[in-house]
Amino acid sequence: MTAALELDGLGKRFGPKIAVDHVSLSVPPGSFYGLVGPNGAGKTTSLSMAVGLLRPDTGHARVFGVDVWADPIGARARVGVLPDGLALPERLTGRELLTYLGRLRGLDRATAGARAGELLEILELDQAEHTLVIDYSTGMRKKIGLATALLHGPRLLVLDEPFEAVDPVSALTIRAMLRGFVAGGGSVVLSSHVMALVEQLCDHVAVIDGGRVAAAGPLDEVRAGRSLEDRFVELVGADVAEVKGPSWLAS
Ligand SMILES: Nc1ncnc2c1ncn2[C@@H]1O[C@H](COP(=O)(O)OP(=O)(O)OP(=O)(O)O)[C@@H](O)[C@H]1O
Repeated sequence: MTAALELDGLGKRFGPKIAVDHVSLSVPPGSFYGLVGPNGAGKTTSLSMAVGLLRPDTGHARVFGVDVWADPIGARARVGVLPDGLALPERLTGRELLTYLGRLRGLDRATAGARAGELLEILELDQAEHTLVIDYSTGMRKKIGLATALLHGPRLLVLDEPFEAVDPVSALTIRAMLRGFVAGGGSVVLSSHVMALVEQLCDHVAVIDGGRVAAAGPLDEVRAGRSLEDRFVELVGADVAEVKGPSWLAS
């Protein structure tokens, strides 16, 4: 079966820094795939290359078999992306942004308007639909970014930290929406630092450390009978027992 997302030897160097070192992953269709790793591990760089936002030095990325760099239009039609630090047109209202992007993605005016209204309501942004995006809070920007990823009805979602800065009620809504998407045959790849959330939502997980895949596969295989947090700490070799605060703090 063709993978929803296939990363094949992806590599990226920034000057002397090797950010991603031949990362290969296969995301089965219909799976909910979590990407975890310490700060600076290479998650954002890998996801950016996976969806065609950053050109890799080595390797390939394929969305349902379509090479992201050989056929960017074909690949992008199949994937919805929530990138890290998404740059949005700030001088549009939330509703204008969604209808504009919907039209850019080939939806007719009526469909773009209807989908924009539905997404604004589901994501509890309807009260702010006439507010300029520049005036949105961090969490609201995350939610409108998620809405832009969903607009064209892709079969794969690639979401970089979708729950960061999102309030608990909105997080529940987004979780339910993503679960429904996967239950309906969609595939999700998301990065997160919240192990409990990854354990609850995801059926597959990859641990990235130092630009490499430390472990990847079905959640239970990677956890190996432990909590994901314990396994994560073990895999990345952190010695949390030895961690001390600065000597001058609260002394
Ligand atoms: N544009 C850039 N120029 C130089 N170095 C970069 C650039 N982007 C990323 N890096 C470096 O590449 C490494 C991987 O960064 P990346 O953002 O992919 O990590 P991450 O796993 O997403 O981290 P976090 O969990 O903190 O978001 C880091 O060492 C980072 O400093």
